[in-house]
Amino acid sequence: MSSSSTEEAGTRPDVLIVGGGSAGAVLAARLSEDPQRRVLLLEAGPAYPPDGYPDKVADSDVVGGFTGHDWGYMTEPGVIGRPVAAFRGKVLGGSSAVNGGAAVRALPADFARWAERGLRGWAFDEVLRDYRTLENTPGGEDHWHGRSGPQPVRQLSYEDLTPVQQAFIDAAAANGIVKTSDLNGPSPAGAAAFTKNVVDGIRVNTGMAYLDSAVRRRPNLEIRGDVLVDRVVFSGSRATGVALADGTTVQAAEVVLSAGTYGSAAILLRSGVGPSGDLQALEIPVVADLPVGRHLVDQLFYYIAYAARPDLIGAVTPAVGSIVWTASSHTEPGELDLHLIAQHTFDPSQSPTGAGFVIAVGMMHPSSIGSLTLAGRDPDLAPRIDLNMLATAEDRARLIEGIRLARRIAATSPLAEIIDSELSPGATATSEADLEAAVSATIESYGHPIASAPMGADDDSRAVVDRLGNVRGLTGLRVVDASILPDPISAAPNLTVIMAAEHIARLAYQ
Ligand SMILES: Cc1cc2nc3c(=O)[nH]c(=O)nc-3n(C[C@H](O)[C@H](O)[C@H](O)COP(=O)(O)OP(=O)(O)OC[C@H]3O[C@@H](n4cnc5c(N)ncnc54)[C@H](O)[C@@H]3O)c2cc1C
Repeated sequence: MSSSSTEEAGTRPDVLIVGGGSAGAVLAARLSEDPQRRVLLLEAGPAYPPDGYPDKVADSDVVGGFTGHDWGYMTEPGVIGRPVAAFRGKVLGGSSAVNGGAAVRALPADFARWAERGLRGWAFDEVLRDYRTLENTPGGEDHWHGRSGPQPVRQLSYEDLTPVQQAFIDAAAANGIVKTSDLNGPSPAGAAAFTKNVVDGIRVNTGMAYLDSAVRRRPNLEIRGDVLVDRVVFSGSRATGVALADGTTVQAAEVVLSAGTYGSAAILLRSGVGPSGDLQALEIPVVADLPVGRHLVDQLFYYIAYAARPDLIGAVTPAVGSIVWTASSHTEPGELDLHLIAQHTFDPSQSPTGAGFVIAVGMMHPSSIGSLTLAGRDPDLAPRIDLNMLATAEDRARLIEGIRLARRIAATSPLAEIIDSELSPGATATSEADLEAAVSATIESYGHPIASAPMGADDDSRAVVDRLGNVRGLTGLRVVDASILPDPISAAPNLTVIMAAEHIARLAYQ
């Protein structure tokens, strides 16, 4: 979409980034700060100008496939026996342009778990500066927050919330859950108004925040939209560029895959980087035998739907505004594995009262591990995504604990007064077996898949990349996006993906 200066001038980019999402947009902006480095960003979706995103993409209350910029992936039926939507943004800004806009960091305990795997350099104290670098926010303590980063992060106040969201916080407090005021501060656990990357109703995606007009004018940065990358091209074990779906090749000194958890893994596999048996079955020459796609994991999302009293429900925006962030009885010390979110993402025509809302129960630390494999070599074919949701008894138990807590809050004043009745799973679903069946029937992906190409130490057999995203055993090829996060975190991942791109840009390129 923008000019193609590097190829017209016959100059090979120093770094070719595939995918302009949460991570890719950050890298393109940071790596092109050095005017000597030529950076080319290829994005499969449209590359709208920073102030030219369609309303459905800019509006923070329109999410996932409703934005009209989604890859359209569905999962394999798996344990639950039915496919679910696996939303991914297909636009400059990637999934940060279609997501819920919650902007919350991972916790120190999450990074400690990564360190237990032998991963160095990613302790909370080592990445806090990167979280601060990305952020501009007016609130909170200076030690914890960044004031001048590209990404706006705003803490909603109680007054910003809908009556349902306010009542949800108050009912949680009546159940002994502490009220907290800064989800990215030192005491994030409890009931709070959300922290979001939303300003005046606009979801500020990374294509807006990092690739603003000034950055896009840099002569050493070229951004091309509507370009589908097929695979990486190698000379021996060195990456030398990428082949596009239209059959042309683009050379580069270094290739960085930032095509997301599904996209980067699929490109690696088509390139011959993956489990050798799988590749041979598709007659793809093996470049590196690595466990790409073998440790895919996504967080779980279950909706409890309520019919509401039409005279009491009041305003329904922001759609996502308050959260209880807490720990189940199964979690590790310091981790917060349950999200309970009062949301107005409910079609009121489904309610007998004409009004309703949901409490979404998110389970953040699943032990069920899925997989991503190729259905074939064609880059237009969707990968096979098996999230393997609810495969373990522990995952089902944690989720059901979250549902029971949400119900206790819903039964407590002042939220109880707004509720007419529970529609789904319904008041009669009380036993473990009832709830297991209900969860299995309507569980959804939280939209947070990670770990299809995890980081790890040299002796970690799960690891596809090292701590700076270099693909093991190869040169000139990095992966930097959600696929390298090695283990689930207690928060939604967008800020942590942006932080990871900042972290690797600082340590590998400055
Ligand atoms: C519906 C939904 C709601 C979510 N809500 C939240 C939330 O509220 N808070 C939060 O923190 N996180 C949320 N997330 C998760 C978060 O947005 C993602 O974890 C994060 O954006 C992932 O960043 P990424 O850089 O790995 O991938 P992406 O941002 O998805 O970027 C990948 C980019 O690569 C492009 N691409 C892929 N394949 C190719 C190819 N072959 N050739 C060229 N380009 C390609 C894609 O089009 C895309 O632009 C949500 C996600 C979804 C889908």
